[in-house]
Amino acid sequence: MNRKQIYVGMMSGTSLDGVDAVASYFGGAGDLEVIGRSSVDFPPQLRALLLKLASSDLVSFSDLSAAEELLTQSYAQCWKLLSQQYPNITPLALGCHGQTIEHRPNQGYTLQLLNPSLLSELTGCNVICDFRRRDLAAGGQGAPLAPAFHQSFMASDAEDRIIVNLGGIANITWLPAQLDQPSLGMDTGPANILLDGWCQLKQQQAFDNKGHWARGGQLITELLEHLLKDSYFTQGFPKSTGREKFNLNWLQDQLAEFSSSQLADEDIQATLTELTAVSLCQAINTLDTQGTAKLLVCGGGAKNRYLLERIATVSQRTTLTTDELGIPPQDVEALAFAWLAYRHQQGLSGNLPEVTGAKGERILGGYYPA
Ligand SMILES: Nc1ncnc2c1ncn2[C@@H]1O[C@H](COP(=O)(O)OP(=O)(O)OP(=O)(O)O)[C@@H](O)[C@H]1O
Ligand SMILES: CC(=O)N[C@H]1[C@@H]2OC[C@@H](O2)[C@@H](O)[C@@H]1O[C@H](C)C(=O)O
Repeated sequence: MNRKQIYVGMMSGTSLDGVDAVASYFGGAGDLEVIGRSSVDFPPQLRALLLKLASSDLVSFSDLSAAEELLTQSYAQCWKLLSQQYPNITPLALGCHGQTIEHRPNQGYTLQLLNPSLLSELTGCNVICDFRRRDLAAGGQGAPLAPAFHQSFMASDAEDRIIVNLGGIANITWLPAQLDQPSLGMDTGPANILLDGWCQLKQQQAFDNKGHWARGGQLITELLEHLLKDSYFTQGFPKSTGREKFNLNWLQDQLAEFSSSQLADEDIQATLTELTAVSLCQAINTLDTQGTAKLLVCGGGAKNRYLLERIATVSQRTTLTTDELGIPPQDVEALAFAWLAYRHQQGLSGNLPEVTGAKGERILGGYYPA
């Protein structure tokens, strides 16, 4: 194996749970070999700061810089764990997503927190980060970016596929078997953000393990219909969203508008699970009009068995996880950022203009040498 082609992707997403790292070797087109992975949970202080930053328009410089420093330390710790497990790895760069604290592409900005200079200093590695803003500068949404990676490594000329990422937010990539046709994609709405938020509020649990709690509830059809009236769900693509839109305040407002009477907590969880499945499947139907694609699920939501069952039932499509392709669901996003770092170093574009709406292909990210 050519050691020079190893990149480490590092991702911390909208769930605010922690950072994942994956080391991978990249050869030519479609050539990828995962070497290893590590994860670090965010310390409670960092999670609390990130939640505070995400829920307020008034941000103090001291909170912002404290969050950035703690976050950068978590990234460094995650790399340290990986390098202890695999001492022979010398990556060409760490491809780091950073932490999105505000994403408002239609107002011209997206903000990912990370101090790449400090990370270079702490790790002794080259760092590539700030992947989204070049796409945004070129008129795009700056998200989702993973579809370009999905297209390069997960498409097949034997079948139409849709990659479904169930993170805090859900996003999809349509990969037609006719490989000369463009791949398409978008954020479809909430995946785990509302499920986690409601579960934390009512059960004091960070997430609904395997969807057990939702499974025990009853779908409130009228509430589902009410939630689906949000204009995001019928908006055409390109589109992307985040925690600034779909959060507990959004849910509380919807519940207040819907009914003044008491609804059972587990019925609300069941309805939120259905909201994720139905909004996802509505978006899938706009891309896969024949209804023939195979769904391959990745992201932490792949562990929510009940959600996966609902997606399979509502979509009426074969629903598997990316394990089917030999790529563990929890590796996909970090791998995408390892690949984006590889693309940057090779002087190659990282975005799909058909997905983000950018004027053209662009080399994404900025380079911070060790
Ligand atoms: N055993 C489980 N049962 C149910 N859900 C789970 C389980 N394990 C993880 N999850 C869900 O997966 C989430 C984490 O997923 P992931 O790491 O893909 O999110 P992310 O990368 O932060 O999000 P995004 O893709 O939006 O940036 C958790 O917040 C939780 O909701
Ligand atoms: C702005 C931002 O951080 N967006 C994330 C988020 O998490 C899922 C979805 O919303 C997607 O748009 C994106 O992440 C993945 C990695 C992407 O860009 O493809």
